[in-house]
Amino acid sequence: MIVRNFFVFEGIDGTGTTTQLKLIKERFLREENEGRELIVTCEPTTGPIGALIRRGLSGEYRFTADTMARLFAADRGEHIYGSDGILEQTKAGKTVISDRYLFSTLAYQGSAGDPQLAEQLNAEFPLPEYLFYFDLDADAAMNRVEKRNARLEIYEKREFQRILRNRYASILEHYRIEHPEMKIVVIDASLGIQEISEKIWSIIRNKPIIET
Ligand SMILES: Nc1ncnc2c1ncn2[C@@H]1O[C@H](COP(=O)(O)OP(=O)(O)O)[C@@H](O)[C@H]1O
Ligand SMILES: Cc1cn([C@H]2C[C@H](O)[C@@H](COP(=O)(O)OP(=O)(O)O)O2)c(=O)[nH]c1=O
Repeated sequence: MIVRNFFVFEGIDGTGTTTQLKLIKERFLREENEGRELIVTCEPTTGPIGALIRRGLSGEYRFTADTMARLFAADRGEHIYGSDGILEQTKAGKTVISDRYLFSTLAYQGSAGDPQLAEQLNAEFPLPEYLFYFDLDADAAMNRVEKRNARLEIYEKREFQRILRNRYASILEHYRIEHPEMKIVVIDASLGIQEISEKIWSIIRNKPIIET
């Protein structure tokens, strides 16, 4: 199932999804988009399961990769189906953009742990209307992460990010073939911040409102 007016940003760490989400939100507020309301959200969420995940990401709790996959799936269940969740918001006619979604579990936990478990845990979640995939060489992305972060999280390692980028490529290929109803937009994340923002905005702006 596709959730209309639901957009997802994905990519390895440091590709600029957080930066772009902020810019799109500002632009939405500035240019009042035909009365549409935008909700910007992220995974891990700011809820209690998300908070637990953050402690796993920092290395404070040493969960196995498969436990992380289960936690991300539980967090996602609340994010989609919970009160004030994504389905509720889109049904109310709002546009929702999430920084990361199930594709992150398929890529990260699918690489660090059991890929079949990651797939099973995420098989029933609905898909976004648009997936924006930020593509960038792992070394360039990690250079940005190292400049940004004082402390690196458990997945922020060069070799792992190289593996991740390859896994994302095969995940995208799978969805292109099996779920052509979800539109995939590949963003060249090596471009300038403003140039990328214009591209994303041009797609989001042209989206007609479709009642779900
Ligand atoms: N297109 C870009 N070109 C150069 N630097 C960028 C670009 N987009 C983001 N950055 C910088 O790279 C770092 C990581 O960006 P961020 O948006 O936090 O990435 P992500 O959320 O994907 O991990 C930040 O310091 C940000 O300012
Ligand atoms: C949603 C999700 C995120 N992650 C990872 C990706 C990131 O390394 C980390 C946090 O994501 P994020 O908040 O996007 O990172 P940043 O601090 O760079 O803005 O969680 C998973 O491993 N699996 C998932 O299902």
